[in-house]
Amino acid sequence: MTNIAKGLEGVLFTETKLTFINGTEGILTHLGIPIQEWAENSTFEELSLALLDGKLPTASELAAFDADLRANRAVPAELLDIIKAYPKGIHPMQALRTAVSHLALYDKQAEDTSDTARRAISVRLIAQMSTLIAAINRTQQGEEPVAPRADLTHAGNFLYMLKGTEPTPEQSRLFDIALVLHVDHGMNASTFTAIATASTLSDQYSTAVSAIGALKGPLHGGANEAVMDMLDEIGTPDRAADFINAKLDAKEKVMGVGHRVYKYFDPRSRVLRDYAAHVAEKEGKSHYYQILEVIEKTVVDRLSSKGIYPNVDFYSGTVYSDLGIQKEYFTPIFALARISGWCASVNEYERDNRLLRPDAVYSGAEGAHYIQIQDRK
Ligand SMILES: CC(=O)SCCNC(=O)CCNC(=O)[C@H](O)C(C)(C)COP(=O)(O)OP(=O)(O)OC[C@H]1O[C@@H](n2cnc3c(N)ncnc32)[C@H](O)[C@@H]1OP(=O)(O)O
Ligand SMILES: O=C([O-])CC(=O)C(=O)O
Repeated sequence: MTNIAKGLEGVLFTETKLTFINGTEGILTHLGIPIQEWAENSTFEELSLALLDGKLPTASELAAFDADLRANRAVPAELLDIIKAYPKGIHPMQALRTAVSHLALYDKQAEDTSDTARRAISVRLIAQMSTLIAAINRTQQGEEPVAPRADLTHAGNFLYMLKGTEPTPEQSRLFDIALVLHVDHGMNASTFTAIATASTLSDQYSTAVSAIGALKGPLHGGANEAVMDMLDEIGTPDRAADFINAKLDAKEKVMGVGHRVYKYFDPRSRVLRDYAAHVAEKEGKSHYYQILEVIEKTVVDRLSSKGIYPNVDFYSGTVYSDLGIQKEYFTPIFALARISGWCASVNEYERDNRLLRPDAVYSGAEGAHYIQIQDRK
């Protein structure tokens, strides 16, 4: 009997120098450096460049990359008008997928798949994704988009464009750490999708659009919003244990827990939990955090024997929510960070490209013949 790797579990299809995950011990490194060290010391800009170049940047390389991002933040005014005309009430991930596709139409290099063009487009995609998301957020609420500012960090500028007011340094740094934690994660579904698209020698915008579509689903990036829906449904911490136990008894999945690779705590969820706890304590907004604490305990008690623990999507939403961001924007924010990982992984794969084309075991009919429609039962 042929073995089928359902969900491609454990299938090795390429080599990478970017990200390493040890799922049994809950270890994640980028360029060999633990995620906790990136979160503590680095920035979204630095980790993005480090992954694009495959090495820690020097101060001047980072300054040049940062300047390049800042200079590329604005998107064409015509595109903002198109975004304004999107129907109201749509999911922002739909809008983002469409807006990134629109963005390609204004990029003269969009069809150029050379290494140099891919790199230049990566910078523009990383810089402009945040402008698009903020513009979608504002226009969906009937407000004017806020133009980007070149004197703010990537994280600070996004919060500024979202709210129209400058965030505090602490808010910017907290958001920056959340971005760092989401930049890359090996061959997750959206990165794999981006690579599959790129492997046909399609263009960089098509890889980003495909990846956004893959990230959107609730089994992947969409889980952060689904966690918040669950918290809203639970309402108060005293209802959490019964709610989760009933869900598990009914064999339903709890959002924000479980992972294909981690069979222990996702290290990113530990960093986010500590920040969520800090913010909850400091600002007295402990409501969501308290519910999550009960869910985590209930899930770990019941499912740790199966290797099910909180993943990155479990606590991220409380952090965003404490920053005043609506839950529909949690997954777009994931894309805002992951665009760097998509670009870096695609560019790495493209240096030694081979068309991705797996196979399936055929289990359908054999020796059949066409039956005229009027003769079918
Ligand atoms: C950024 C990210 O993408 S992180 C992941 C975000 N996704 C979520 O949080 C959604 C909830 N989690 C899940 O659906 C899963 O854990 C996945 C899809 C992430 C990974 O799961 P897979 O490796 O495909 O495992 P699969 O879905 O086959 O589940 C294996 C077993 O664990 C159980 N299980 C897995 N996740 C969960 C969960 N969240 N809640 C309850 N049980 C779960 C399954 O019911 C199954 O049990 P069984 O063997 O008794 O039938
Ligand atoms: O690796 C995965 O399958 C999902 C994940 O945690 C991520 O993409 O960050």
